[in-house]
Amino acid sequence: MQEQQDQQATASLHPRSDVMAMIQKCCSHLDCEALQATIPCQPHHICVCVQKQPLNQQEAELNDFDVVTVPGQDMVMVHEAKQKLDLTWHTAQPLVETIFQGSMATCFACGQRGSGKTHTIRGSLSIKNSEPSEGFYVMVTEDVFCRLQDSSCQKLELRVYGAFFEIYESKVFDLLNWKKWLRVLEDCKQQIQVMGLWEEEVTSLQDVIKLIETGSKCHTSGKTSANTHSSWSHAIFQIILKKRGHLYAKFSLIDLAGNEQGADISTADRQTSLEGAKIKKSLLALKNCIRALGRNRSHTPFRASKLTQVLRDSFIGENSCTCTIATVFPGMRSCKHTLKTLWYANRMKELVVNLNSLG
Ligand SMILES: Nc1ncnc2c1ncn2[C@@H]1O[C@H](COP(=O)(O)OP(=O)(O)OP(=O)(O)O)[C@@H](O)[C@H]1O
Repeated sequence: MQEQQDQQATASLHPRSDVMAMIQKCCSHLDCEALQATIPCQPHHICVCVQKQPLNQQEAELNDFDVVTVPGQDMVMVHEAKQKLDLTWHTAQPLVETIFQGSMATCFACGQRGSGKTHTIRGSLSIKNSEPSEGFYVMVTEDVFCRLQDSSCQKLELRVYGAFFEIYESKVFDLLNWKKWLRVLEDCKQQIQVMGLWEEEVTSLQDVIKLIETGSKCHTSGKTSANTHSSWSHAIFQIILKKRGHLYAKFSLIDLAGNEQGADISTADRQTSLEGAKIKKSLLALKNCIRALGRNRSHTPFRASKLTQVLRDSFIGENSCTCTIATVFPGMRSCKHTLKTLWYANRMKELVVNLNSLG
């Protein structure tokens, strides 16, 4: 007992006391059996042993500490400290708050094809699965319904709707209505209208999950010449708040098309190159609109692509907020595209730094 207290006191003074405390906690749950020279060894053709020495003086002077535990004769544990990054929770949550103040919130996942955009935004949800791994769809929806319980929100008498559509080859298709092709028009008040977009009222997380499952199936159906349709289109899920039938606020969650599409012109056929060029154009337009929003510019170049056109209301209004999640592969083969994704994300981030420096 005294020894444990001494260890805890030493750990609290140590620069990596957090890691030491985790190791101690882990070891306290282990069923350790003291090693004894008398325990007989099993005879084997090949025998490999591990020898662990105590921390030496030099290691102790460098404030190092013991990360190797031997719980028993046949096991060696090495406790490696890793940084856990939970970007999803911390990045999406503040945006939810803004929609209850009547603002538009938009969250994008961008990156190379297969780098985890859908995994991040959608997670692995299933209504049969009682604990779906949480992507943004689930987290944002949970937060919205939780916030709606507050008395301040109840007074607003808001109703929640879901819409799900994709943009493929500069055309809008309704994912909740059999991929119906929808026209995008600008009315006399310069409001952009996606004509006939299906908006379904939802009252629970399960309702939203059902919508997303329906829309996702529709999104991944259909193929282009070389790639699945979904990789080449932007998927947009919207949680819409309405007050007495009128739009109050919107949260758009966007799974962008892969940003490397059509990059290798030498191997792409004409159709692939054209599709790739359209995606490139829309991603460029998106970056320019977000930068204009961050700089409070009066002019936002939203007409430059269908993507930015349908998201026009996300780029106007003082309190509009956007959040971009860049997804990357760790492998060397993807280095070029990883750098491209990070450069793209950084170009958006730069404007925040500039604004702060203007103070
Ligand atoms: N962080 C992660 N942990 C575990 N698996 C992951 C992770 N990110 C991605 N994956 C897996 O990698 C595969 C590709 O991911 P995903 O479909 O999300 O990529 P994507 O960027 O949306 O691709 P596309 O551009 O083709 O739509 C999936 O099987 C997914 O489950």
